[in-house]
Amino acid sequence: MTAPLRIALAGLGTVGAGVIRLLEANGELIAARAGRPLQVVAVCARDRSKDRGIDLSPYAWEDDMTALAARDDVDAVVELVGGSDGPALALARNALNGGKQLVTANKAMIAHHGMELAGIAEAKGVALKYEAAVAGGIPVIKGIGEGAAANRIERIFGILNGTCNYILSEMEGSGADFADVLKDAQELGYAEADPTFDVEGVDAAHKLAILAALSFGTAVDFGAVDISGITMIRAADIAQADALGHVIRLVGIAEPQEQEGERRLFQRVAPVLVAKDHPLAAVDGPTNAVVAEGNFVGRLLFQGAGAGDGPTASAVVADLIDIARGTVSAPFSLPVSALQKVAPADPGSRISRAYMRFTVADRPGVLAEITAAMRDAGVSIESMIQHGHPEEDGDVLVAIVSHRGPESAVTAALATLEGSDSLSEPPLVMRVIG
Ligand SMILES: NC(=O)C1=CN([C@@H]2O[C@H](COP(=O)(O)OP(=O)(O)OC[C@H]3O[C@@H](n4cnc5c(N)ncnc54)[C@H](O)[C@@H]3O)[C@@H](O)[C@H]2O)C=CC1
Ligand SMILES: N[C@@H](CC=O)C(=O)O
Ligand code: NA
Repeated sequence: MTAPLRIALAGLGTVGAGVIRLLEANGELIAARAGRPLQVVAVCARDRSKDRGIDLSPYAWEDDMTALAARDDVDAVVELVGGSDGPALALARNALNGGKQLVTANKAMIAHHGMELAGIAEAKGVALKYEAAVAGGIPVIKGIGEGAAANRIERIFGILNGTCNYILSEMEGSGADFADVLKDAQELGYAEADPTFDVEGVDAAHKLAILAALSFGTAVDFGAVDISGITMIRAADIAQADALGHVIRLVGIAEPQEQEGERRLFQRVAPVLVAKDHPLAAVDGPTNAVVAEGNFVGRLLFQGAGAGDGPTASAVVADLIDIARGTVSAPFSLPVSALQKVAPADPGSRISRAYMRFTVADRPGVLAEITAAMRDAGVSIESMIQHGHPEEDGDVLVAIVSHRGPESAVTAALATLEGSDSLSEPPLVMRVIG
């Protein structure tokens, strides 16, 4: 057997500790498959004395990540620290500039700086691998970047955040409270260090922007993702969706569109109503699912654990195995200079049904005001239900589902109602799919 792949590991939290446990448990099998052992040489984290339930004595300890990246007994650096900038980015730049291979689970960093880091990797002739960053343990980067590499990918969509999916499916199953379920997701190791990234849709948007670049050969454009999270969703919306034969899921979607004679890119993360017979409706708990539509392969569905120590470690180590085997391709499938910069698509002409929930004062004329706004904007109402608001006396919830129509019409209707003193809070709008 040839020389080991020597690894420096930064970050020993949920994922970092998972990687050590996985390498210890499956080391022989991995060495056989990789053609050589994967050997952790040195580690770095904030607190040396913390009990992580793993034996760190075989590994050198570095207090400083710059020193970790500079070690000359290391071939590959694994970044499991997190954060788009700061120490994680410095480590990544140092490692790649120093000619080390880099594996990361950090979607925030890849979404913000992936192009720069891919450029350095390309210039230095080393790998930048990030399978764990998108949909945790699901081999979706490999699936799209390698398995479907012969196809033109026409659309990708799916459930990309385990924390949100766990919260929504728990709220739906047990009627549990949002804050309580979020706390459980944090304790289970699914949530980001700052869980607002999860619940506000930012984490899913990081992943979507990466998937879009890989799928469509476009430059990563996180800033162009239209993002809404799940913080406005109430038990009443979940009950309403159920009555309509749907569940609520946070879904990311990206697809190129021809607009005004040029190729543009639509990217959105938002909660949507998913029909109960749609494959995404059955995706529960921290599970993720990604659908990719290729022009020859057809529809591919990747599904599995999107968060948690074991699944995420599985993806990190798979990347290390690729590096050990020497089978490494361009981080975004194409050379960085070939990734196209495209403008964001205007979503106005997209056709869908829409669920709209209004919290309104319980007084005469309010419903007439809302339906007039719909009529004037050309939004055709399919159903309308009014029921008492369980939390705030005096207000009622009005849920409207529109017939299929352009988004621009719904946007115009809601713009008319903006600032109306009949509305106690801004309306919640969700597209209906399936
Ligand atoms: N937890 C999960 O299910 C998944 C996490 N990820 C990503 O993996 C990365 C790590 O996530 P977790 O393990 O959950 O985070 P964590 O918060 O559990 O662990 C972070 C580790 O980095 C260390 N660290 C932080 N700042 C440091 C600094 N300045 N110097 C030295 N060490 C420092 C901490 O001491 C800790 O050991 C993040 O980028 C996250 O987005 C990706 C997929 C799934
Ligand atoms: N916080 C993320 C972790 C994996 O990427 C999630 O909940 O999906
Ligand atoms: Na993955």
